[in-house]
Amino acid sequence: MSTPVLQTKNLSLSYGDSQVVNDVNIDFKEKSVTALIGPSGCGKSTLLRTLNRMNDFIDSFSIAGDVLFRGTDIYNSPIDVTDFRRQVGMVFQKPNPFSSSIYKNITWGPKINGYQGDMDELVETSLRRASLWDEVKDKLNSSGLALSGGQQQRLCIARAIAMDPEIILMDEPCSALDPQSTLAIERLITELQEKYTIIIVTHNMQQAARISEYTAFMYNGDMVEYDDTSKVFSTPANQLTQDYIGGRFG
Ligand SMILES: Nc1ncnc2c1ncn2[C@@H]1O[C@H](COP(=O)(O)OP(=O)(O)OP(=O)(O)O)[C@@H](O)[C@H]1O
Repeated sequence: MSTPVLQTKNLSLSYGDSQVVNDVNIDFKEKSVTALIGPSGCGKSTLLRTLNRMNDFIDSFSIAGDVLFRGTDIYNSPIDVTDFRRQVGMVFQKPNPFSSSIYKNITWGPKINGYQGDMDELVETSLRRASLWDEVKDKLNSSGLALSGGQQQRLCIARAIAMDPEIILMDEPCSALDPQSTLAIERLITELQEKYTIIIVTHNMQQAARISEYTAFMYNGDMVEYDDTSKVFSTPANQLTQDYIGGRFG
């Protein structure tokens, strides 16, 4: 396994008195795709959102243990949270472009961050990396909301890429998309891992098997199994994993 870019150490997460993630230790490997799978409510999204401090916005949320980004504890050391979030981008379940032009969707974040480079170039590179350039290059001033669902999701990925992140977190990015758009996003994710570390929550086990190098199976807040995807899907070490993958519960 290659170098971990992000690690959790004895990480437990709670909302009020209710602990929903229990003592999770996981190393996310650089430039790879890791899938988080498990039944509804097992804590996948809570874990994912903790990795870029998104849960800071929830009053009842609390954390025990550590999250290390390149060895720096992102909760217990004085980091610049805005800059950290720039390095750990996020793509959500429902495509959520801003209600402005395709061009401005890409440039808004970099502008706020004081980006000094050529904006036209940044827009083109980001849209190319998100496999969207050819479809939108002649209508960059049209609204991002006028695109199809699959294109909107690729625009959101381009928006994340424009911030030059190291890690991209994806929370069920295909669940609102048709099969063809899903395929396009899956292909894109496979391409993106050459440059980015991707952590994706998915309910779709075939998708996890198709696109990820590593898979983490969670159940009731526990990290039951974490290994190479091929191993998890062919010879899982834990009976629970086997039952879940075999469709015996879900
Ligand atoms: N903002 C919140 N406040 C209180 N409890 C929450 C909050 N968000 C999630 N929970 C609870 O935490 C537990 C884990 O939820 P989480 O969304 O992380 O699970 P999940 O595995 O991502 O589920 P799903 O696959 O259905 O999205 C659940 O019991 C859920 O009800």
